[in-house]
Amino acid sequence: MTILHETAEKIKNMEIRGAGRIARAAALALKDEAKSIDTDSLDEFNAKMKAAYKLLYQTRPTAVSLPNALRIVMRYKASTVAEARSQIIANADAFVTGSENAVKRIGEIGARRIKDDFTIMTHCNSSAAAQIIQTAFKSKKNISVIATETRPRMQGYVTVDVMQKAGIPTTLILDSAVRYFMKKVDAVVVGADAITVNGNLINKVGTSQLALAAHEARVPFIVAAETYKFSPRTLLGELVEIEERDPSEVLSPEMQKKWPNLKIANPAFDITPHSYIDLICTEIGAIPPEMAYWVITEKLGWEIEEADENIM
Ligand SMILES: O=P(O)(O)OC[C@H]1O[C@H](OP(=O)(O)O)[C@H](O)[C@@H]1O
Repeated sequence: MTILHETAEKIKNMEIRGAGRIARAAALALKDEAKSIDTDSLDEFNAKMKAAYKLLYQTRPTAVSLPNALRIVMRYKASTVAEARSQIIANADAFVTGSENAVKRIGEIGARRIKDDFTIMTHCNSSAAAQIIQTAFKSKKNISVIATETRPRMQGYVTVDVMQKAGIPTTLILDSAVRYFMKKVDAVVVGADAITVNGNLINKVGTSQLALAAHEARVPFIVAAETYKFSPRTLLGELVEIEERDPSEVLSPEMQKKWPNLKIANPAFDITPHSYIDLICTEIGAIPPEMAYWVITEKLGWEIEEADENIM
């Protein structure tokens, strides 16, 4: 199996997961494909690159980091295969480095909002959100974390593992215990799979319940998101597709047999309205959700026509 197909498979089955990681893996898969296409025909090269783009694009529908990364890597203009190849390689490397640096910068910016003795609630596993927490802890702030399990894939265990290895006091809770614990919380910090043009957040299912409970308890709700998590397609009035995953993640096939008429719904993400978000920490600064339009058009530099083309 080629690296391209292996990466596509791993993204689909969530062996590679987390919006940022998916984006970096996809960029590197395109780079590898560009290196391994053996032809002198630019048309053939372009066609094969387009096929690779499509394969990766179709793996998971919600995290906009994936199409954004693919599009950034595929922004090349060349008259020979060698030129095209080297531009794709340079684009992919620049994307990966930029993306890793963005997470570090988000950590520094977000950590300023975390004060000594804060208890921070987080959901699922976000490397950007974890970076904020770890940066605050490294700067000698006495903090603790409340991490949700995040059924059905239990990404909360990944968060717990990261926090335990860093020596950060952590409590693991049931997803359904979020509101019960909110009164002990000083800030909620979560990641992002996509941010729409009107500043709404798409993140792991359950995130909107944290936001609702935080809003009720007057607890600041902070989102950690690299700018390539903002969705250009939403400029065109498109809605972000919410991934519906296999029912067997919720109930085992054996149990399903017991109730043949039972319906099982398994949306992987939900939508948090911008009015519940205090701040989005990006690598270009801590911004209000209302700045999403600016990020898409000015920072990411998407023309509306380009966003249109991006819809396949
Ligand atoms: O890019 P980073 O901050 O690591 O993660 C961002 C988000 O990606 C994850 O999705 P999944 O677990 O792949 O479905 C979570 O929803 C997480 O908040």
